[in-house]
Amino acid sequence: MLLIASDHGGLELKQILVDYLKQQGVDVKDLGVHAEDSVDYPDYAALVAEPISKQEADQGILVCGTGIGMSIAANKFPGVRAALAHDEFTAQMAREHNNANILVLGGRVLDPELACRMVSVWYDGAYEGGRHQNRLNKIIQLERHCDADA
Ligand SMILES: O=C(CO)[C@H](O)[C@H](O)[C@H](O)COP(=O)(O)O
Repeated sequence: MLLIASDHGGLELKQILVDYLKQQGVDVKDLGVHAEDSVDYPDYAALVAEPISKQEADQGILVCGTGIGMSIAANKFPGVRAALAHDEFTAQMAREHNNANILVLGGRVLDPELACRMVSVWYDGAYEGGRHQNRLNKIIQLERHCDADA
C-alpha cells in the first residue's frame, strides 16, 4: 500500500499521480486534501509519515507547492527518509542510494508528465544497499542520539 497526501499547493499534481498510480496497478491510498481550500502542510505530512514511522505502512508520496515544507515536516518522524526530488535522476537516487520511504514533489514546480516518470523510477527502483546501508545506519544513530538528548 502506497500512501499519498498533499496540501492545496499540491492538490492538482496529487490527483494526477493518484490516477497514474491506479493505472499502473499500484494500491494507493489517498489521504487528502480533496478540496482547494488553504490547509497547513504539516497536518498532511503527518498523515503519511506517522504510519510509516510506526511501520504500519511501507512508503508514501507527499506533494506541496515546492515540496520543501512537506520534506521538513515528514523528516521529523523517526525512521522516515523523505526525499525531495526535482527530476528523474534525483528520484532514482532517492531509491537507489537513500532508500527513501517517502518521495516528496513540488506541485508548483514540476511538469505533471515528469512527475509521473519520477514516481515510476522511485517506486519501481531498487535500493542498492552496501555502502549506502552504512550511511543509513548512521542516520539511525543520529536519531537515537537526538532521542537520548531529549
Ligand atoms: O510548504 C511549502 C513551501 O515550503 C509549500 O509549497 C506550501 O504548499 C506553500 O507554502 C503554500 O503556500 P500558500 O501561499 O499558502 O498557498
